[in-house]
Amino acid sequence: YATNDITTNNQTNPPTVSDRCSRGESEDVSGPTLQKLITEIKRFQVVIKVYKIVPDEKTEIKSTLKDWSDRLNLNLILTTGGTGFAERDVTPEATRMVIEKEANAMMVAIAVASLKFSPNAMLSRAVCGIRGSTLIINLPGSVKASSECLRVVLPSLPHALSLLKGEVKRISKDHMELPQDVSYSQPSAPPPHLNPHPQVPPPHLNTHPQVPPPHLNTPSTGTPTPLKHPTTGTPTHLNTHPQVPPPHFNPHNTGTPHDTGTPHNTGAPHDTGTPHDTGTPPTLTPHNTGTPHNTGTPHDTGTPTPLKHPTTGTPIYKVARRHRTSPYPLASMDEAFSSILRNAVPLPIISKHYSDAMDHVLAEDIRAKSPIPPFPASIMDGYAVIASDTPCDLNVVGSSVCDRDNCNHSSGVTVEKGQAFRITTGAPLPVGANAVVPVEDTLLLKETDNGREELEVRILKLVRAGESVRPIGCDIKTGEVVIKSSTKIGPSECGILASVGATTVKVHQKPTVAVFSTGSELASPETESLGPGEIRDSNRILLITTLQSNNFKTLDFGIVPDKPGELKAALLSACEKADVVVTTGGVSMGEKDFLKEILVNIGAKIEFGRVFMKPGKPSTFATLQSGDRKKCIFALPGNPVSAVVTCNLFVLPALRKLSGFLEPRPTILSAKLSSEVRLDARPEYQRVQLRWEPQEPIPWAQSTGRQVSSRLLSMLTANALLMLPPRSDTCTSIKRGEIVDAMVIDRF
Ligand SMILES: Nc1nc2c(c(=O)[nH]1)N[C@H]1C(S)=C(S)[C@@H](COP(=O)(O)OP(=O)(O)OC[C@H]3O[C@@H](n4cnc5c(N)ncnc54)[C@H](O)[C@@H]3O)O[C@H]1N2
Ligand code: MOO
Ligand SMILES: [Mg+2]
Repeated sequence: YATNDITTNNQTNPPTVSDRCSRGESEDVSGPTLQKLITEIKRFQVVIKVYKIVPDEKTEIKSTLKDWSDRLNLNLILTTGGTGFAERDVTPEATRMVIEKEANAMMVAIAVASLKFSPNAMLSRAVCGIRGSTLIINLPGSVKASSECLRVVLPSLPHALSLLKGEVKRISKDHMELPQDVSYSQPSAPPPHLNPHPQVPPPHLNTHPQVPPPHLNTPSTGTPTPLKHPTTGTPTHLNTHPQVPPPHFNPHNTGTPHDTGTPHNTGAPHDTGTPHDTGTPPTLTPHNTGTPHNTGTPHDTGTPTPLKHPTTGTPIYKVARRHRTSPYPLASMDEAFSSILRNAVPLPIISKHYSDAMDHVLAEDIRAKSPIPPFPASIMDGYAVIASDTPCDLNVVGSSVCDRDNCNHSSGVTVEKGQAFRITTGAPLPVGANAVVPVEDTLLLKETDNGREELEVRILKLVRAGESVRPIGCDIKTGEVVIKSSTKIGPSECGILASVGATTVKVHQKPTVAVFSTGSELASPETESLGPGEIRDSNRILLITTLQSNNFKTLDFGIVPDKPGELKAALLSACEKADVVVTTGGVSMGEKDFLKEILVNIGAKIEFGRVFMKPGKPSTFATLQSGDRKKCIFALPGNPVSAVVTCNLFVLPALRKLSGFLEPRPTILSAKLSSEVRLDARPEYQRVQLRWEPQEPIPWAQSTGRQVSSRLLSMLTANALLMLPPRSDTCTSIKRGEIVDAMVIDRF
């Protein structure tokens, strides 16, 4: 008997409650069947958020129901199993302990309908009730009975759940919501990245097309802003620190290979000692029903114990018993992004020479130790005079030029009434003078015979005291904070550091990123003719160059085949050598998709294993505690576009956060659609080129063509990702000329 919970988003999650299933002695079939059934309802969108097998223990069932209602704020929890007369059947009791209101009529409806199928329906003690805004429905344990019972209540669910979600949630439902972000403190507001009114242009802020436009964080006043995060006011798909301005592109990209001393390895195995088998295994393997397939067994991999599916505990080589529903909840973009930023903690502070500190984030305030200018300096080439003399004829008695070896400023000569000093721009004002007259406002009256010196000049203009003079400290005062801590060091900052003599500065260390491609089908890009089933590895160079062009150091870990032992060794080695590990491939539902299991096996914590987005649904983010450091591991999907899009969406912000950026989010701006786009069921990131027409403040977003995640050509010329909301009953496309959010991924 399985007690199996499902919830819906309409979020649905099924904890299957069963002793035998929870011990792995029998397989839960009812849970997955119910999930399939409920997600097939046409009238409303269901997202399975959580699924769990729970033993027949009252306390455990109770705490799961409480947690899922209170913390995850699910809309519906279905349980299957534990509703009968057997001694261990306690699901109804546990349910009664958590519900605040009974849903008697639902129980009656289920009982009446089930009795038509079997008199044994009398033996069900199932309970339906409400806790907070969560509906909990007990279903029997058998696949057949639980499916029949669920079918009875299905027609009432859309209305029931919308009532429980309340009026505002009803509005968001109309626009097909994301899985509810559990972190919202005001869950009733519209989900963060959806524009519930795509036909109404959101406010745009860019009035200077030639300048990268400002972030939507600073909405124009008085305009409705439907894209904002309900609690933080942050617009769009990504929601973090809205109070700080967004980062701009790093100017430090030299386009050259990274400076770690590790040569860029575009095809050959990396130098970590992990052998790479880039030879192609056959893609079509005849079934071997006697022994396990050789990709997952301990025999060929050196792995001491066979890797197991995280929730069922089934060894991964038992392909037939793999998950048929992903055990990983579908995180919303907001949840995924928050999780990344929560886990990416700025790296330790180090000292760097200022000439080496470009693109680092300062970890101290920089103060000026002395003033700039350090002396009263002329602003013009002309004559240092006493202002009260002018206009007049003056004797030229000396000169002050910008030359430390020939500086009359401290020569002891003083300018007196009737006298002037020749002076150049920036040179120290001689003692006695208090203004400068530009040479253009003078006439020469007398010179030496050889013409080398001026003896007398006529000052044609009246000047005031202080005119054309920079007093001491007028640019920078002694003790002034010239660069604040947390500033990213760019060329101007380097210049200021140099001018105040701050040649050693405290900065956050920058993360090093290890990158490898996984896949036994992958061949080096150098391969002239591909073997059967082989393809060239495009993802590795794609990711490495994306990271490098954002000024992050990379370590190339090569191609690793879909062999658990090799994948594990590569992951461990990469985690040891780098702060962040980025892999591609092997994260979906295929029989060679081992990455998630291996991450669990090496002790990493999977923070999320799927995201409600397109492309990039199987994107996985894990953390591994390594000494006092937490390593971030991004196991990105294998489809090349999915890999690079998720690198921009997830990896780069994480790297910026690790580097100490106060604002690690990407830059988002408004753009006008050049042609109509059809919306997908998932929030989608379509590749576009933004271009500004003369006199038009908002750029046009031109699609790069067919948007499938295998077609890397869709990334060509793309400088932004359109952030499209998911399809809803009322909105299936966005028309040409309408305004949508676009995330900048390249310079214009
Ligand atoms: N039953 C399901 N199948 C798939 C699902 C799903 O939810 N259920 N998700 C699909 C989505 S969405 C994506 S994205 C892909 C992700 O797959 P994996 O991350 O497991 O990646 P692979 O299976 O290893 O490869 C997918 C695809 O990409 C090619 N690839 C992989 N690495 C590279 C590389 N370095 N260079 C070039 N091309 C690469 C690989 O050959 C495959 O064609 O899963 C869907 N399936
Ligand atoms: O999400 Mo996958 O990345 O659609 O191709
Ligand atoms: Mg796969």
